[in-house]
Amino acid sequence: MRRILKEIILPVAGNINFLACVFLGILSGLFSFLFINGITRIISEIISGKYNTVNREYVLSFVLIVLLFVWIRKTLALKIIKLSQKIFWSLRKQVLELILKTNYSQISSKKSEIQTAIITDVNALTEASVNIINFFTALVMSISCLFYQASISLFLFSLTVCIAIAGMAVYYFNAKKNLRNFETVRKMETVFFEKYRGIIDGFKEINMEPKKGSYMYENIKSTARLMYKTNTIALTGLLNNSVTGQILFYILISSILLFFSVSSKVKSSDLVSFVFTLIYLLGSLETIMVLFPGLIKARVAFNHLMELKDDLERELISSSKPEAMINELKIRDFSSIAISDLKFSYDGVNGFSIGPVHLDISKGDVIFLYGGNGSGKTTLIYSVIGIYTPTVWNIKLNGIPVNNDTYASYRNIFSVVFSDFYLFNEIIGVDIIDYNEWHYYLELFELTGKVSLSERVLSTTNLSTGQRKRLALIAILLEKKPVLVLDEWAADQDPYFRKKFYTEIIPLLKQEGFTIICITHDDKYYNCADKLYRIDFGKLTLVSSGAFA
Ligand SMILES: Nc1ncnc2c1ncn2[C@@H]1O[C@H](COP(=O)(O)OP(=O)(O)OP(=O)(O)O)[C@@H](O)[C@H]1O
Repeated sequence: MRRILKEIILPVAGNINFLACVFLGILSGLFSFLFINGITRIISEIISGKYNTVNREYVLSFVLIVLLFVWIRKTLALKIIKLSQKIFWSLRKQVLELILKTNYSQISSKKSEIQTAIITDVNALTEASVNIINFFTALVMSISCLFYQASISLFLFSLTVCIAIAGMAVYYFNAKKNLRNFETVRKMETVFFEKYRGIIDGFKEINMEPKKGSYMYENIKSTARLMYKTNTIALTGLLNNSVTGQILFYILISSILLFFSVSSKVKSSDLVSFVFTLIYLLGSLETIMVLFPGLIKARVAFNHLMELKDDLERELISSSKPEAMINELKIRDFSSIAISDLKFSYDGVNGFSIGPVHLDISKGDVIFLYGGNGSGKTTLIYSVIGIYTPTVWNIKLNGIPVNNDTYASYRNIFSVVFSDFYLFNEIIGVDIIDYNEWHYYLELFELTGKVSLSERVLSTTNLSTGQRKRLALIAILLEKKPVLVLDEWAADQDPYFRKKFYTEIIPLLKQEGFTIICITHDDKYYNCADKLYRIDFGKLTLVSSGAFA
């Protein structure tokens, strides 16, 4: 809990604000106690026959206590709402900021883990942060009740403390087992999200073949069943503890009334006050026990969130200020990239690897890369443009070596349409959109009348796959980055447009100063490249050079 307080609550709430919440929580507990104390006192006076006329002092005290109590609760509730919202969004923002800074391989292998963190862990931690304050309120109430009981009868007080310690011991010894169960449930939550994503992402396939849907459903049901079982065991464990505590207290209350009222020397009015306070004490202890599962879950969530943060942070791309020369590199300033001895391997004993790769890219080059399925084209391109961090690399941009600090900004010189591209519904990444250029490209890619731009928002992205790819290419052309990378871009184009792409559009883009790297299987157009490369089993070979030159 200390780490949750130190690393999550205090940085968001601020020390003073959090202390104010705790202080109000303590005051709230004290005022609840004062109210109960007032009631028990009057009951004792009624029993002993001392309360015969309306006591103005008592009435005023009650009004004051109730008014102050309402004010404190309201102020505290408002503060808690604000605090919980702050914590909730701050945690989500922290995860998102990390996602944006980390690398692709981390994200692609952790999609479900991140989704669980953003939904389940953030909720558990937000709930717990609020409950910590409620916990203090209940704790203060319990301590005040115990003090009051001590003032009535030390013997009965000691008996109560013994019972409370026994109850807490049962809780403590079972906490570890429950924690393990909650940890298992949390891990299965990630599996659940993975399967859930399978249903959403593969919905078209499921729609076509209901058997696939039934299989996925049964699969997800078995995970859900296991989660249900483990969660039920964990919660039942906690409930059993709570019931044990309750039973112990009921035994205590009954014993006081049935046995100690006869044997002890406590006055009957004090005995009533004691039992009455005991009932409230039981209420506060129950509140603490109800908060307990949430606090245990928060611990599990915290550990997972910290693990995820550590994992993502380990792979953080340098966030140091990019060197200006590289960061602001315009098309006209770009002259070359020289890559030598670049190697990359996927994790695992027999992980596929590429390299050592030697590749020279000069301004205006049109480079085509081909190779069989699984030969390593995408892996090579991802390593060259910095989506994957190569294991070994020696890259010079405009003759200047790229180092760890400039690596992130080195990636800035590339614009990419991936084979599994995502089309944003706005033109983003371009500070000022040149509308003349937009219309020119719209005409060139034969999309005039199909899509328009208002502010920077596209009128539609509901186009055919080939048209969507054309739009994705227009969007990156507007970015005006020196090197365009197109992964099987023409694969979804009809023969007419494919021809136009290779024989008209590429030369036009070359003239505009772009350097172009295409992964392609269109052997009919291999002659349109300045440099043609083949890749086999991760090894790159220059096949020919000089077509456009
Ligand atoms: N994320 C990954 N983790 C581990 N291995 C991978 C991963 N992605 C690809 N591979 C392996 O790397 C090899 C090369 O894959 P890559 O995607 O680079 O091939 P490709 O030439 O682009 O194939 P295609 O033409 O089918 O797109 C494959 O044999 C595959 O097994």
